[in-house]
Amino acid sequence: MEVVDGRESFPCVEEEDEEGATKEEEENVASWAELFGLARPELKWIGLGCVALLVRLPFSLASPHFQSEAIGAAINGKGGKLRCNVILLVATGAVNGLLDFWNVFLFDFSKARLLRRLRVRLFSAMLRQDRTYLDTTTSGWLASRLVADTAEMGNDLTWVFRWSIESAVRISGIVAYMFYRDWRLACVAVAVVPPCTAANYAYGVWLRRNAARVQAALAAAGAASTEALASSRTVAACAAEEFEIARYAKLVLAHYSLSVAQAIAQAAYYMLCYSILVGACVPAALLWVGGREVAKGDVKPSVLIAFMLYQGQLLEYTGQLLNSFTAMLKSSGSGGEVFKLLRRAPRTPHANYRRHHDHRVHRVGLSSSCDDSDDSTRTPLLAATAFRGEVEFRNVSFAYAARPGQAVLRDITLHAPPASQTAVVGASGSGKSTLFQLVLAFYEPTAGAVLLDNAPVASYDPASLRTRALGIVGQEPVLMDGTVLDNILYGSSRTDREVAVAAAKVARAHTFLADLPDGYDTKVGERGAFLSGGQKQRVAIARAIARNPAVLLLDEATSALDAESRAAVDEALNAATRGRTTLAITHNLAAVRDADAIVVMDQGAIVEVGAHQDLLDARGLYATLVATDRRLQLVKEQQPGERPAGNSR
Ligand SMILES: Nc1ncnc2c1ncn2[C@@H]1O[C@H](COP(=O)(O)OP(=O)(O)OP(=O)(O)O)[C@@H](O)[C@H]1O
Repeated sequence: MEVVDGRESFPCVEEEDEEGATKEEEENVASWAELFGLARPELKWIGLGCVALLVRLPFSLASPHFQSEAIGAAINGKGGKLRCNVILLVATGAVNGLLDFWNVFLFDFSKARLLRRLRVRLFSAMLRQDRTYLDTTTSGWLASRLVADTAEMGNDLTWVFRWSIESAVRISGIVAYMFYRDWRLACVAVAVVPPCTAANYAYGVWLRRNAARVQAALAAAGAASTEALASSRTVAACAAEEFEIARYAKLVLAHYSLSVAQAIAQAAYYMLCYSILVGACVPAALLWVGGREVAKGDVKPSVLIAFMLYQGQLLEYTGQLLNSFTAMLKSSGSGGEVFKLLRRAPRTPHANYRRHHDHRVHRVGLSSSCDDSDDSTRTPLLAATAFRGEVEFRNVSFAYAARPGQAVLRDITLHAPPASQTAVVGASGSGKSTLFQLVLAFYEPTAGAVLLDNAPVASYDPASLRTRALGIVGQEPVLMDGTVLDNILYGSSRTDREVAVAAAKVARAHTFLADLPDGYDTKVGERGAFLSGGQKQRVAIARAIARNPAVLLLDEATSALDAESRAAVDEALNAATRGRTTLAITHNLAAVRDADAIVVMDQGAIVEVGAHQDLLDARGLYATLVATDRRLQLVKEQQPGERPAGNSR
C-alpha cells in the first residue's frame, strides 16, 4: 500500500440517471457573483482600462462620421470641407490607435493576473483537501481542472473583460448618434436587438450546460491518459497499450461529440443572429426606409451613408456584447468544478478538530464567534517544536470512507512510550499500514482517539506534526524529480546543503547512500525512475531520519533491499532509532526479536502484544507465524542443496 502518496483510481465520472445528472450539473455551474468576485483584486486595472476606453470613445466613434461627411462634401464638390474631414479622420484615427494600446493591454493584463491567481488558489485548494477526497479523485482529473478548465475560463473571461464594457460603451455612443441624426432610421437600426437578445440568451443557457459537460469529458480523458502515462512501464509490461488507447479514444470521442454539438449550435446561432438578422435584415431595412426618405428629400444622403457605416459598427459591437454574455454563461459552466473545489472545505482531521472544539467553546459561551470563515477566532492548532514521542491508540476503530461498511481497525488500544521500539506484524490486509495513516492524521478514527504526547494528533499543526514529530518511510517510497539532496530536504525548512549533509551524516545515512553515482547530486527522475527500488528506499530513509523526528514510522522500510545493503541500512536505522520512538511494520520476523513490544494484528484487531519470548511461550498467532517462517526458511536453505542432487540424477 502506498503511504504518503496513496491514491486509488476510482472513476471520477459518476453514472447517474438523467434527473440526478441534471441536478448535479446545476450545482456545478459558478454563480455570477463568484465570477465577478474572482476579478475583485483586478478591479483597479479593469477600471484604468475603462478610463482608457471612455477617453477613446469619441475618437473611435468619429471615423464613420468624418467618412460620411467627406463623401457628402465630394458629392457636393466642396474641396475644403473634404480636406478638412480627411485630416480629422486621420487625426482621430491616430489618437484612437494610441489609446487602443492601453485598452487592449490593461484588459489582457487583468486577465493574466486573474488566471495566475486562480491557478495558484485552485492548486492550493486541491493539495489541502482531505485524504478521502484525494483517494477518490484521480490526479489526471484534478490536473485537467487545473489546466483545461482555468484556460477555458481565461479565454471566456477575456471576451467578457475586453468586449463587454467596450461594446456597451460603443453601442451607447452609436445609438445616441443615430437618434441625434434621425430617430426613425435609428428605430429601424435597433429593432433587431430584442430578437437577437432572446436568441443569445437561449444559446447562452444551452452553452453553459454543454460547457460543463465538455470540461467533464475532457477531465475524464485527462484522468485516463495521466494514469496510463504515469504507469507506462506497467502498461508496457502488461502489453496493455491497445487497451489504454481504446479507452482514451472512447473518452475523447465523448468530448468530440459534445464539441460537435457545440459547433452545430454555434453555427445555427451565428447564421440566425449575425448573417440573417443583423447582417442582411438591418442594412436592407435601413436602405429601404432611408432610400425612400432620401428620394423624398426628407433625409440628406450623407446621413444615410453615416447610418450605413455606423450600422456596420453597430453589428460588430452588438455581436461582441452578445458574445460576452454567452462567454460569461459558458465560463460559469466550464468553471463550475473549479469553483466547487474552491468552495469545498477540506474535511481533514485537523479541520474537524477545530470545528468540533470551536463548537464546544461556543456552547459554553467562551467565544463570541464560531464563524468558520473568521480564522482569527478559531481554536489554534498546537505548533510544538519538541516532542517526547509517546504514541497512544485508545479504543480506535476505523473504516475508509470509500468502503464505509468495512471496519479496517477494530477497538485498537496500543501504547508506545517515548524511545520505545514497537514492531507490528500480521497478515497482509490486517490493517497495519492503516495504523500509520491515523498517526499521521491523514484520516480520522470512526471511534476512539490517536494521541501523541497525550494530545490528539489532529490538535497539532499538520506541518509541525509531520516534519518535527513524525518521520515515515513507506512501502513504496515516492521520490520527487530532482537530486537526492532535493529529496532529503523536501518539505524541510532547512535549505542549506551543509546542514542537510551534516544531518544525514549524524544519522549515518551517508554510509548507505555511498553507492549513488553522483552522491547527493544524483538525479532521481520522476517518482525516482532513475534509481533502483533499494536505492529509492534508502533515500526515503535518509529523508525521514535527516529531519530528526521524535517518532519514526517504518512500513516495511527495508523490504526492497538485498541482504548486504539491508545490513548497512539496519545498522544506520539502529543508530537512528536509538532514543526515538519507533513503530516498524515488517514481514521479516527475524528482525523483530529485539523490539520492546511486538504487536500482532489479525483482521483489523490486535490479537497479541508482548516481547518475543513471551509471545512464543503463549503459543498464539505469533508463535504460528514464527513457526511458518522457520519452515519456509528451512525449505529455502534446503533448495540450493537439492538442486545439484536433482541435476546429477
Ligand atoms: N484508501 C483506502 N480506501 C479503502 N480501503 C483501503 C484503503 N487503503 C487500504 N484499504 C483497505 O484496508 C485494509 C487494510 O489495509 P492496510 O494497508 O492497512 O493493510 P496492511 O496490513 O498494511 O497490509 P500489507 O501488509 O499488505 O501492507 C485492506 O483491506 C485494504 O484493502
